[in-house]
Amino acid sequence: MSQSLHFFTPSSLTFSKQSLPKPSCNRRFPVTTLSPKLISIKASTSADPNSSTTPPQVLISDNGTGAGEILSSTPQDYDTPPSQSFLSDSSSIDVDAVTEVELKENGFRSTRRTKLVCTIGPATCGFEELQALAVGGMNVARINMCHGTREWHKRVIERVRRLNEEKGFAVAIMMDTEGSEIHMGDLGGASSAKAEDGEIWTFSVRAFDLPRPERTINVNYDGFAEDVQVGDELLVDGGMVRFEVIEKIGPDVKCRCTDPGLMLPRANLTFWRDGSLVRERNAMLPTISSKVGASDLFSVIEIGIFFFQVQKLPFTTSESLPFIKDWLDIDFGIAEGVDFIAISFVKSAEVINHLKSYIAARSRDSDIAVIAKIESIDSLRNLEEIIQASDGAMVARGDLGAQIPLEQVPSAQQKIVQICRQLNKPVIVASQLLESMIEYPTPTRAEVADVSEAVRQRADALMLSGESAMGQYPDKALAVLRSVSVRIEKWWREEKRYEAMELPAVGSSFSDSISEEICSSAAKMANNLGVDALFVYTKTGHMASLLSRCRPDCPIFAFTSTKSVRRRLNLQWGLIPFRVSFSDDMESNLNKTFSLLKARGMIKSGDLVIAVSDMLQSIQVMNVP
Ligand SMILES: Nc1ncnc2c1ncn2[C@@H]1O[C@H](COP(=O)(O)OP(=O)(O)O)[C@@H](O)[C@H]1O
Ligand SMILES: C=C(OP(=O)(O)O)C(=O)O
Ligand SMILES: [K+]
Ligand SMILES: [Mg+2]
Repeated sequence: MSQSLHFFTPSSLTFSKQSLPKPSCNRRFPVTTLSPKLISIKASTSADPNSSTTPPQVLISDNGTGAGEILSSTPQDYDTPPSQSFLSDSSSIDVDAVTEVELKENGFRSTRRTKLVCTIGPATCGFEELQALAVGGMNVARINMCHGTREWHKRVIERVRRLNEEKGFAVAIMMDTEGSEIHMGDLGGASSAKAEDGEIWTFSVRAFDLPRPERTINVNYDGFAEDVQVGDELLVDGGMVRFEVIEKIGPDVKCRCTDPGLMLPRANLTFWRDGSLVRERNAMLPTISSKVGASDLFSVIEIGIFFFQVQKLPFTTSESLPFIKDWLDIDFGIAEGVDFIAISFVKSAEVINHLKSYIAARSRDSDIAVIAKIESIDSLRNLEEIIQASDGAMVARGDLGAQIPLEQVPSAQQKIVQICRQLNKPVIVASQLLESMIEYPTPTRAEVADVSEAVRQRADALMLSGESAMGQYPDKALAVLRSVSVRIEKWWREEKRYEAMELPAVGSSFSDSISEEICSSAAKMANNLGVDALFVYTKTGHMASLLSRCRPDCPIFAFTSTKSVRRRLNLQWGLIPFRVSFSDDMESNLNKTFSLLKARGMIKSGDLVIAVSDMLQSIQVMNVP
């Protein structure tokens, strides 16, 4: 079968040099005046592309940016049940409601390219709070299985689903596993424990009866008392609180506090000797943790049988051992149909490969993406193979900063972001981006600089942790990420400050090579011609990710026919994912999307577009008719 690269402008869609619009910001529509609170304006609910273009209702919000902006619009009232337009019929198009208004009001160039992930916790688990985050630009909701029960997380997932169904959002769900490194117990229900300078605390592997004895901390790792030595430094949460080990008495380790502070439940523990992280038996801890309750026994046996029969794995203590608490959480994630599973403390590609085959065997359409969290010193040694095996990576700076000297974290971040882009995997920069906003309504200047640097590195996504999970200002923190992202992206685009990155070939077949060449040429043409948007028609999302990888100046409208692919694309830089049914006939796809988008006011005649597709490998340049 021959594959050819088509460059054609259909006669109906030809353009002359003069008809090319000059790229400029905010040139398409006037910016609407803002209201400080959420209001909805009623209008026609028709999504019929041929109906007269009644303006759809809008949800207007000043969400703390000061500048204010229209944030969301759907063809339905936010307070009414879902209208026909959100049902996936062949004559409709699903688009992120927030993006729709952004496009309408501020034009293509103003859309945010950097994606935003919010950790959901007690501060944001309610439907209203989740909706506020979605309106504020949350692309992915992360649930952290370190905290809360499966029932708690299930309710969050249900609410996000309901939000998507009823309000037209496409928020994806990322489940983050607990992982197996050493950490403290849950403090018997207390929200924190304060250690003062010079106090003697006991860290013990014994389980205590409640109430927890004073100045006692339970440790989750049985080998802890044997591994530490008198004189070692014990760091809680990467150094937020420090202790010196002064005595070992059986399972109890007595420590003197040298740096006082607040210890949070399940805080991570590391110990250091002569200035180096101690890698004793804890280095052998499986990546996937093994804490499990008696009620889970049946599932445990089932998981064991899977790995014994399908993987033919011996039951050893190597990190391939698939036990147990994390696997039960993974089963939960698969059953709930989450979009991403993030694996904590990945040490090698092996565990990622096992998880991927486990998912493939257990979930029917196997479209859960696996994200490797780079947070252990071992993962830095195997970076390329881990990222290659994964569907994406997270720079988990919280724990990473406890495993390598803090001053090495920025260069590690830069390297991880770069490798991910080269290997065409989305990358999330996580932890402490706006840490002070857990307590305060404005970030520090240093935090803004840190966020800017991640945006400048062109990471796919930024993540909030405590700021959105349990902070006092989750919406404001999200607004800061949003406004800093948009501002820095614009600045770098206008000043062309970014260095072009060498992008090696990633595919293995000739057809893959064609797709890569098409995407890099299309992105280059888009920049040179100053087009308004790139359109990509993609079944699996691969072609969209290849375009995203090129980080073009204009936004990328990614059209896909399944909701799950659309949600997954929501993590990737610059992609505006739409769900629409399409055929193999590009001309009819283009005509259909043009009329649907025109009817919704998201494009207009004369807009210049470059379209590519993974059905027919071609590049088409055209003005919207
Ligand atoms: N599901 C939850 N239930 C209760 N508290 C949570 C939950 N998720 C997150 N948190 C709180 O938010 C903080 C920050 O979240 P995160 O960074 O994900 O976890 P960690 O601090 O354990 O790395 C946690 O330390 C915890 O106090
Ligand atoms: C994101 C991280 O992981 P977690 O919050 O699960 O510890 C981190 O360590 O930075
Ligand atoms: K975790
Ligand atoms: Mg971590």
